[in-house]
Amino acid sequence: MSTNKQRLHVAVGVIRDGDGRILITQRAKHAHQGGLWEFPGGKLEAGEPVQQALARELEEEVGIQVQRAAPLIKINHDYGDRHVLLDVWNVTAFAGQARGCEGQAMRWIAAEQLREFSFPAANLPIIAAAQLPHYYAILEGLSAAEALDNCRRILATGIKLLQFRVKSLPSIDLQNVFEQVSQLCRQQQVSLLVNTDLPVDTTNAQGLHLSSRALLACRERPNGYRWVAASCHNLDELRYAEALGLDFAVLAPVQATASHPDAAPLGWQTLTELLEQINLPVFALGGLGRHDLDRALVAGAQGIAGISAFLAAD
Ligand SMILES: Nc1nc2c([nH]c(=O)n2[C@H]2C[C@H](O)[C@@H](COP(=O)(O)OP(=O)(O)OP(=O)(O)O)O2)c(=O)[nH]1
Ligand SMILES: [Mg+2]
Repeated sequence: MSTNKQRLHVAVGVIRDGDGRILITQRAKHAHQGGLWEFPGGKLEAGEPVQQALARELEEEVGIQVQRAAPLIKINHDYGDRHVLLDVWNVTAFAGQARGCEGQAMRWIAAEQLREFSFPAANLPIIAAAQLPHYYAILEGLSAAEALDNCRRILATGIKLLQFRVKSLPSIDLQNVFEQVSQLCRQQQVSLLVNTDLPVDTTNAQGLHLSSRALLACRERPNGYRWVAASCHNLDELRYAEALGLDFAVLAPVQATASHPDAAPLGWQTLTELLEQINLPVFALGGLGRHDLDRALVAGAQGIAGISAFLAAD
């Protein structure tokens, strides 16, 4: 009976080399999900802590010794014949030279190439998480000059993912400011998402960011964008974003924030409980700064989203 099926806990490593390339290996033909590409890893032994299992599996399968790892995402997936909990870690430092210790094919590839390979169905959100950075900046500003100044300050901190949400500009300025922001982003290889509340022509944007209202009004994932994300405040909205096949969500407010003084903060514990129930990369938003990243990763988030948090390096 599928309801009595035991959930297999699997430790999985997204291993990156010094150039940011990611290691993928091919599953043996006759294994479960055989022939597909995967991130190396395997089942926890009875009573084994997940980080210990990660280190053991990566040594056994690709001959490396893990030196630094941080949580990336957890995926609960029911294959019908087997229910897995993929506990995925970013491995950013290791010793040894990776090799296919079990005779399996192995490739080091750029994150953008991940979509060119066939992975098991459970891996879709892992691939999005591996391609996304840990910080998502939200651009606001009360005038055209302030918005452009904020944009330059944010990009100077090294941000690679930006949402255009300059709500208070007269529409005559809005398109012009958007074009300038879009050009700055292109020059610095920053992915730009446009908030759907703004009446701008999104031809030059890599992505759309749906407000929670726009999310619930959607019947399918909007076409033609590299990234589609949504603002969420509760489990129903997160589940809906996942069901539509969006790439990621932002969940707010995690802490008390001056910009939304009336909203009750969720807190880290509730954030963790919500994230355990969905398979989607989620940025934590609200009263947070860059220094909260480690805490957010441990809580199960992709990273931190913010407005003022990224106006200067902290
Ligand atoms: N390692 C890994 N497993 C994945 C990925 N995606 C995915 O659905 N899985 C599934 C396939 C398997 O059902 C399960 C991993 O179990 P496994 O059979 O590889 O475990 P293992 O390495 O301990 O292998 P073994 O000792 O049983 O031969 O998780 C992935 O990216 N990496
Ligand atoms: Mg394995």
